[in-house]
Amino acid sequence: MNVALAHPLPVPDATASSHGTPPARYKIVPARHPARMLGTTIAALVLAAIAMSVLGNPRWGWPVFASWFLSEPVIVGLGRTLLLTALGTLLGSTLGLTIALARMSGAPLLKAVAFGYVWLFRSIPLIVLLLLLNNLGYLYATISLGIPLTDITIASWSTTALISPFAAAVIGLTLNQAAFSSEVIRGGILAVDHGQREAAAALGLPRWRQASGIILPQAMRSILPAGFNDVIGLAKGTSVVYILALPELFYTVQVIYRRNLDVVPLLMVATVWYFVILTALSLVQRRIERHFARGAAGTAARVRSRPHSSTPHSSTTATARLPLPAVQGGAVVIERVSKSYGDNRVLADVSLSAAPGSVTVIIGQSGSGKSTLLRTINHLERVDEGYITIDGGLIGYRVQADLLFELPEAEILRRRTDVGMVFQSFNLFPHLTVMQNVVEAPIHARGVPRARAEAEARDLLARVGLSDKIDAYPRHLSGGQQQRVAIARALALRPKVLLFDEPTSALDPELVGEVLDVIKELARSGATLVIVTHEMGFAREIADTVVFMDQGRIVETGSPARVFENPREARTAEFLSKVR
Ligand SMILES: Nc1ncnc2c1ncn2[C@@H]1O[C@H](COP(=O)(O)OP(=O)(O)OP(=O)(O)O)[C@@H](O)[C@H]1O
Repeated sequence: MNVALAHPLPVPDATASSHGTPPARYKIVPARHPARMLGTTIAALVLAAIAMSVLGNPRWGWPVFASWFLSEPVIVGLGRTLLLTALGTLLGSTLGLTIALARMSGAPLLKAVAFGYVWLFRSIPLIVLLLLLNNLGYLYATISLGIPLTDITIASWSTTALISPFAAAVIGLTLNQAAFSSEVIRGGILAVDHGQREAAAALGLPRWRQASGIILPQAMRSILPAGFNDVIGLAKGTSVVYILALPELFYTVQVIYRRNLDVVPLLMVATVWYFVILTALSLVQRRIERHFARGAAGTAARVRSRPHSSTPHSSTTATARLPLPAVQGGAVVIERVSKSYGDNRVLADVSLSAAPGSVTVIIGQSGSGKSTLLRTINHLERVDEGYITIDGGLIGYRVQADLLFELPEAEILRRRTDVGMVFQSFNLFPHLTVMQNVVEAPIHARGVPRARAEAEARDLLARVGLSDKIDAYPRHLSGGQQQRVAIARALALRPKVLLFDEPTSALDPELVGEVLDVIKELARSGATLVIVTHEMGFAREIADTVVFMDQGRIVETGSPARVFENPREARTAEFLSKVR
């Protein structure tokens, strides 16, 4: 197709170039924006007018302002404002976090109490709360510590002596701040993708580490903007405590201007100090936000080349170059397992076993229960009936007589480290580098020293062809590379069994091969693999046993040659005819 240029470029002067002059070069002149220029001029004029009026009008009283700005009473008042802001922020956020966690807990009474707290303290105006606390001595002459419903008292204090105006201010600001910050924190936690929780749980990370290392750092990105709004509100809101006659910044300037009647200059003293506080808080916010933005969209890639000594250079599409380390696979036995979601019976009396080092591939149409079955193996899903063992040991239960007692969460997490899991959507931790993703579970779930965990991780990453991506964040990798990191992360725990939940479904077709190659390599390494996949060619090539599921039941199992060539069941034949 020929496209005519509206303004054809002049042909460089042939005579000029024949005389050795360089071909025509064009200087780029940026487009003019008359409206922008007009707006800028108006804004500059308005700012100049404001500055002239503020500096030129003697009634602003700038000399008086200057004489009080750094005076001792103002600085003492400022110190009190800062102290109240710091204590209100610290205690309020700590209490807010506790309330947010209580509100998201599984305990109905805890949830109700947390909900009631937020409802109550968001409803009460801060000024009323402060006055109530200041008058607590009228309601309760003493505050006692003892055993409820008995006469036993351990200690007792006079309320007025215990709750000074300063204490009332700190308690009031904390209670108020906690009610608002708990909702901000809860919102941030809920914003973290569910897959992150699943991946952390599948790696067997202890609960405290799941919260502090995986969930909260990601939640902080949503918490910080709204949280800092609350802190800024608190810094300004401390001026409310003037009703307790507590000489913070605002009360102090009030006391001074009532004496000397220089109202405006002294109000300006307080205003400028609030400007300073808020500017400092905004700068702190920017720094903290930048810290928690690691690995997020818009952050620069931090990929340093760090070749591994025993690894050939790997390209972005490289597959495993070295054999994966030999693994001692475990035996999986699934015995009469059933599971329902409400009325939906997702697994119905499923029994299956996988020998150590074998590769079992589960196929079936969407919704047939494949993923649910896979997730019951590492107890990510609880079963309603039946049980599952790995090398004869139960993961989620302990047996006593004919009863299975569900184990405490910490014990389940510990046992889960025997089973690695690779998810369809990778579920890498986005705020951690590739190296940090891989060493997270060995260090925090298995207690491996960091240096050893890092050496092993480097080796594993080399074997999946990713030596040069050790310092990259997941966002800066292709889907295939992310999935190979996820495989290395699962392998780092040296699990007896590896579960793959549609490991290539989220990948572009050209990236599928590099992931399948690593899984094939794994199949030769002695690990026991259980794979849910829609890749029939891959299933046929890699599987020792193919399992076909339909409506929560295993319809048939057998070698790939038998199931794919001579399916015994009509349902299997029908499914295969559709996917071939
Ligand atoms: N958390 C859940 N709550 C309620 N129902 C669920 C839940 N998880 C799965 N299900 C239901 O269980 C059934 C089986 O789902 P499952 O994900 O195991 O199927 P699948 O065979 O793996 O499907 P696909 O190939 O599409 O992933 C579906 O009907 C699904 O809607």
